[in-house]
This record gives sequence, structure tokens and C-alpha cells, in this order.
Amino acid sequence: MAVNSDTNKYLGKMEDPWKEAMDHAVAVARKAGAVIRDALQNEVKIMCKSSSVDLVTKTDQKVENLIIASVKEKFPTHSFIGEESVAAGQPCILSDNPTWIIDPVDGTTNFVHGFPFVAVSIGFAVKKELEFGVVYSCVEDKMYTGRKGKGAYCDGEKLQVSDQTDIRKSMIISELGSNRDPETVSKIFSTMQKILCIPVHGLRGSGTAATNMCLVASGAVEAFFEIGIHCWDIAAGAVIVTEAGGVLLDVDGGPFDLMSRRMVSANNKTIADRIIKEIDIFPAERDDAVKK
Ligand SMILES: O=P(O)(O)O[C@H]1[C@H](O)[C@@H](O)[C@H](O)[C@H](O)[C@@H]1O
Ligand SMILES: [Mg+2]
Repeated sequence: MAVNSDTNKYLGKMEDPWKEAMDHAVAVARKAGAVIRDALQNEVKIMCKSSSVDLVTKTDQKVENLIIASVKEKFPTHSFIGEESVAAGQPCILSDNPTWIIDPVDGTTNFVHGFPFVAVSIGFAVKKELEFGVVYSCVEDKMYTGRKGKGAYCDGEKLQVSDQTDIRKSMIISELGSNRDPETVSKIFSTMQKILCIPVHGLRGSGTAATNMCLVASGAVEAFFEIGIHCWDIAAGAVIVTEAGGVLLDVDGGPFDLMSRRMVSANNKTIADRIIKEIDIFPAERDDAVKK
């Protein structure tokens, strides 16, 4: 049957209603990454948010504005949750409306110190379900993408998580976070000590949750877990990990909740469950907690 080009266009849109949005996310992430790379050449002026170790720079704000302005122009009805907009007092509520969940500079502390792992992270959710994720590791110049039901890729190469099921042959990645409350720090260290002493092959941290999740998706590590991350750190990575065949769970073994600020992402449930056994949970206020 002959299909004219209009029908093709229509069928194309039916096949993937969010293709245009995802292509835009990739393009704007690349542009944002170039701005970050340029900024790395200059002296960075540091500002603080919630504490002296919760850092922000003019580049974080500039890049978030650049991404939001560019998306708003193309998709004027869409909503946004952006790290720096939330820091400036915007609400952090995930509604049913198509929503872009943005971390303009994931790894701000790395960026400030010139530690070469910094990512632009853009997740996209509709009816509270994640549809696609784009993570641009801009110093490495690696573009990671994941589209619900269509797989995960890095620069066009299909990603697949590791098939390891033995925790003793695994590499785990986590972070120390930016909470310096001594009780919290000691729980983070006791969890890491227990995991190291299983023993695992190694314990790593890149300083960016988005990059850590891409490393799970690539099979370089078996699992990444953290309490204290935010939805903008992990929204994009969540799609990339699951589309590469991995799993996402809460740190208590329950279902993953994007707004809960806690997550285990792993190559499979066997590894995730083994990690969960060792996690000393500490409280972290939900991203969507109603502010008084
Ligand atoms: O604030 P940015 O966007 O750099 O992101 C955070 C990281 O992604 C965390 O994993 C990490 O643990 C840190 O808390 C870090 O702040
Ligand atoms: Mg971040």
C-alpha cells in the first residue's frame, strides 16, 4: 500500500509523541555543556546555598536559564522543575503536565574544583511517568540518552547493564553527599564500610549522580545508591538505567519514588537487594514536601 508523506509524518508522531522534545533535549544539553566547558577555563566565583559545602555558581544559573528559555520557546505549555529555580523559591511539585526535570550542572563541586566529571541532566515526565532522559557528560563529551521502551544509548552505542549477580565480583558507586551532620556522615561511612567489607571489588564516586547512573547503565559498575539526592539529579539517569536493563528501588527495598531523595539503581535485583541489606537509612526531606 502506498503511504504518502503526510501519513508518514502522522505515523511517525503516533509512534513517538515525544521525539521532538527528546531531540530538543539532546540539542540543548549539548549547547549547555559547551557553556560549562568554556566556563571551566575561567576562574569560578563560588556561592553557597543551604550550607558552606552546598555550592552554586553563576554558570549553574546561566545554564538553567538557557535550557528553560529554549524549551519554553518550543513547548510553551510544558512545566519545569529545575535545581536553581527551586533554590530560588519555585515549587518542586511533579504534576501530570509534561515536565522537564533539569540539573544544569550535576557535579557543581567537581566543576568548581576542575574535577573532570560534570553533567547536564534533563529528565522528562508526563503524567508523573518518566518518558526520556538525557545526560551529557560534558568534559568527557559523552551523550547518554534513554527513551522509555526504546533503549538507552551513549553516542549511538546501545547500553547494557552488567550481567554480574555475585556482589563479591561487583564494583559499587556512591557519594558522600553534602550533609555534614556528624550522625548522618557516620551512617554514610558505616554503610560504605559494610559494603566494602562484603567484600566488593571496589567502591567509587564520580561526584555526580547522573554520571554514576550512566556508569550503571554502561556496565562499568553494578550499582549506585545514595540518600540525599534530588529528583533533578536522577530523573534522566532513571530512564537510562532501566532502558539499559537495570532496576531502581527505594533504599528500603520498596518501589522507587522519584521525589523521595533516596534510591538504589543496579544491574539486577540480586545486586540491589544485597546492597539494600547494608544501607543505614537516615532521614532526608522529600523534594515535594509542603514548605511551611
Ligand atoms: O548539587 P549537584 O547538582 O552538583 O549534585 C549532587 C550530586 O549529583 C550528588 O550525587 C552528590 O552527592 C552531591 O550532593 C551533589 O551536590
Ligand atoms: Mg545534581
